[in-house]
Amino acid sequence: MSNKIVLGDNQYGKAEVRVVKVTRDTDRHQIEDLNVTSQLRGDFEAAHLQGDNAHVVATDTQKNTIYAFARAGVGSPEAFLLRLSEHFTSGFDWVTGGRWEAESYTWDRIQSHGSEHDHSFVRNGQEVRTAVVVRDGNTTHLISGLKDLTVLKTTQSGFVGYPRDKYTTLPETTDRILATDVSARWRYSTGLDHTATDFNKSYEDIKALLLEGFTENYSHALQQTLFDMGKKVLEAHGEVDEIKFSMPNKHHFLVDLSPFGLDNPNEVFFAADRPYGLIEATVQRENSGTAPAAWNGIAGFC
Ligand SMILES: O=c1[nH]c(=O)c2[nH]c(=O)[nH]c2[nH]1
Repeated sequence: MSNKIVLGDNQYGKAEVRVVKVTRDTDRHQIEDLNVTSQLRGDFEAAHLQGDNAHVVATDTQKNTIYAFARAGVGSPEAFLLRLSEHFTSGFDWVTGGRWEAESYTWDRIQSHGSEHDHSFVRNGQEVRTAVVVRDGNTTHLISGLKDLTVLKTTQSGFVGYPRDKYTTLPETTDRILATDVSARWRYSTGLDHTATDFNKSYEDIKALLLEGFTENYSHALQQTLFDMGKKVLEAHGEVDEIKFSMPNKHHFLVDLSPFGLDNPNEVFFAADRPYGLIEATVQRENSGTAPAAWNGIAGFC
């Protein structure tokens, strides 16, 4: 064993740059609202070992670059992150890669007097859209996603046939509420040319497929529904190699109303917030690579 202490993996940058871009070339304004993180990887040894900052593109500069790039429009979180990754890796020799991440928040136009307002918006609380670009030399990985997409179905879900031991008390049911907050991340095939990709359309399409996948079949378990959802996305989108899910099983327990002389035919539930089942899985194409480097740093998925 050597006693020499050396620098291992490292990256740095500005985290959570909140940027709101208003496009106001007509009276009908548009709004793009993002939370962007930029992290550079490359040769930063001198900074860590000798205090020599000659290679350290300041995190403040990274933040300013995000704002400056937003001036020309965001377009989509994915396209914006790809532009940032290209800028930093082509602009500084020693920056060989990095990780750029965004959350984006949707604003809907306020309906006012029966029509959509030109410049007043209401935050759409449905879900948060996510994107990650990981670049290593000439390899660029792109992962899109969403989180906090809360869905529930009031029937067509059950849970039976599981093993019973001395600790098992859960009654079997063929009719229960199924509810979850969908977190999903899908990885585009590495090496695709994305110059013509309409990421906003792709996002809306994949979100719709996820929602359809949740509704379509009788659910024997959240695990099966998860797989149904992922399969639909991969079948319809050949450019997506794999999709990962993390979904809490938000239990709804039937309340015993018999002390009050009432029946309860699956109508009144106690919505428990914890503990919750936590169901996680990857749905992927058989024999396709899984690109672990792309997923590094994305917490909460398996
Ligand atoms: O859909 C479910 N999957 C499980 O793994 C599980 N376990 C449990 O207690 N209830 C459920 N429901």
